Amino acid sequence: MLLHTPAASSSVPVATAAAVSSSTSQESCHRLLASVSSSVFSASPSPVLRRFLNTQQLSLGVGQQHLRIAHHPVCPMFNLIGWVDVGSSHSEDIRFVTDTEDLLNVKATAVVSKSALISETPAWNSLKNHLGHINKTHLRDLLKDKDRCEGMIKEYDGVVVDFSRQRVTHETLEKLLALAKEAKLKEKIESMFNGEHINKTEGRAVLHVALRAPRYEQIFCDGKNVVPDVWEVLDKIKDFTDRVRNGTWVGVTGKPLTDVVAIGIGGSFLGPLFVHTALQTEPGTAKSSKGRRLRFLSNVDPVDVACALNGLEQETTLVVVVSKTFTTAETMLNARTLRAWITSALGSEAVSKHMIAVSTNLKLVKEFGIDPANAFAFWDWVGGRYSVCSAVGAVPLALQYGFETVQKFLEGAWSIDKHYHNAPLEENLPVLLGLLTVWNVSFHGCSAMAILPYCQALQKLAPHIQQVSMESNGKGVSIDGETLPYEAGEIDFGEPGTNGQHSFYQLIHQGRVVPCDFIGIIKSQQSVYLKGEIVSNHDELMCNFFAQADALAYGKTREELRAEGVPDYLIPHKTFTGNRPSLSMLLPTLDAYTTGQLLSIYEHRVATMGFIWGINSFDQWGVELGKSLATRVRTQMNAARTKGEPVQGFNYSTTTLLNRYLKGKTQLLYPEPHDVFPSDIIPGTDNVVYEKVEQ
Ligand SMILES: O=P(O)(O)OC[C@H]1O[C@](O)(CO)[C@@H](O)[C@@H]1O
Repeated sequence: MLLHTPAASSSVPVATAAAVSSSTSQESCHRLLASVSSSVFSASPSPVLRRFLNTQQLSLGVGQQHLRIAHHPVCPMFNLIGWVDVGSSHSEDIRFVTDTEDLLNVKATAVVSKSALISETPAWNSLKNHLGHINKTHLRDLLKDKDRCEGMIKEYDGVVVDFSRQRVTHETLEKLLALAKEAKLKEKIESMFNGEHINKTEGRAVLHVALRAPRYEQIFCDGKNVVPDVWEVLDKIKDFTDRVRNGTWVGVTGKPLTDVVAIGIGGSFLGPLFVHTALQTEPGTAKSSKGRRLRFLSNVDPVDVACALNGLEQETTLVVVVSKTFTTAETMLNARTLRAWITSALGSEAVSKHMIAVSTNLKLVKEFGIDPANAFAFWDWVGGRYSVCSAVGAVPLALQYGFETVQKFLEGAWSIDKHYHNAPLEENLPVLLGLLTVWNVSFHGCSAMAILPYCQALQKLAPHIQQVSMESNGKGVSIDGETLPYEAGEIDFGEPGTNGQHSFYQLIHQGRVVPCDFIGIIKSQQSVYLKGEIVSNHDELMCNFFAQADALAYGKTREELRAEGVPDYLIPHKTFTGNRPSLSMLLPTLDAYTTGQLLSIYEHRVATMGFIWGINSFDQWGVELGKSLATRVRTQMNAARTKGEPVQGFNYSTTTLLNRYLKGKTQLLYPEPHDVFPSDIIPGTDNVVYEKVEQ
């Protein structure tokens, strides 16, 4: 192995190549990098250089996934290079590029050949070959095998998961577990819990699990235990929300703040809405929220503003602006709108009492006019869609239900976090669910998954999981940037049973194959039994929960229909192939704790799928594209109105529609301003003189 120091004067690669065979052990890689690092940086690097190395290296070229920058004993001197994780890669060429003009330009690049895509591994191929065998089976027969079914009903901390209606045998499960091993699933889970920067494109750790860790736990991110920071914010939330709830914190006119409008979109909205909807009908939490109202304002559509404010008074309303970045266009416009709504009635001094914020960007919170003392922080290692357990959810939920409820919710999530971290893969609920989904999507070609809670209070589960799953795993490239040769991600949708049954279930029974998650609750939040009925109302609901899964699995054969006396002409229409996969999940009840469990199960299932597919589940570049295009339209709209500039730079279709829209606006007659808006704030809705805005 040849190594050069960075003292050479050339700005081209000066250094060296070290060939490492695919069989190289991690240990020898450690040795390799230890010698690399100590040879290259024989003197202690300056703090600036160290910071540079700790941050910038992550964003270097292809194969970077193998260079872990971590506080690792291999290089205690510099704390800069962890180890090359050889995995299934083939060879490495460790090369140092230097520009002596400026030490900051030193780049240590590990040019590592790309790791094999998971689809190129023996475990994947073995599953592919196995598919032919599974395609010859039918769930009708598989469900006859009691041993098989027994091994496919798993329980952890009161949550029962039955996946015997998946198109799998014990052999399939073994092969899926071998795939998990090949994908280094266990190691990836460990990296997540260790605070490594597994969100590589953004150079961030993924540590939403730290949000629900008990006070005594230690979870490190960049060498720092983050749990005390989490609890500092939680303590602040408890203190603030207790004061609002007990009337110590009042509005400017001295009235208690009984109503809350939480402004936010995407992850700053869907998670809190899901939890709020799950808890509002639970007797304990319903009691603790008596006399209080929690509304969400997400859409920038003014109709949503009208709905959120309907029946509220400024004097008794607290507005929580929730935005990780504090730059999201929709949220900030809604925040400005509600600031105007508050100040128009109460004066500008009311903002400090009636508006608070949740964000990672406290600078912008202050610039907006909200006192940073009334802001609740979180951190860049919390992804937006994984943020419901941070102040994003904790603040509005604690205001509505009290802090104890939030704590129960966090405890439930943590229970599953521990299980995900520690349980063997074959017993690990989120891992099993993730593997089964990979099986359905990538091998059976299913493109959608239905989330079907037999519980009205879980009506917002599917919209939340839709974001968690589709924003996380809706990717077409591997973490190395390689186009995936297999399908990843799926369309998630859902609706509580039995409403869904009377809507889209027809397609699931006889049309496309859509794997279903049936979620049932043993004890209803609101039991009703009518004398004379053979079952309670909740039983009636749950009868459907049990029946639907079997209907999908068994179907109905021609022979069965004939035996039932169905006329011949109807038989093709009433024949059901069956053999449609589903899984059933049973929770003891739906309260703050089990809601936390459910959340964590889905979050980790999604992470598992991403880890197997070899994608980065924690960035969302697609969403960013839409945002930048909307900015262009906004600029043009303003210029067209205020300077009479023609709409330009768009295709024929967009230009035509945009012109039609602008023309239509000027021709429309508006009625009197809506009741909800004071006329001096939003006069005549759209019928205003627009100001020039430079962007
Ligand atoms: O919390 P913010 O910064 O306002 O972002 C809201 C949402 O926007 C997104 O970036 C895209 O929808 C989500 O990931 C995020 O949850």
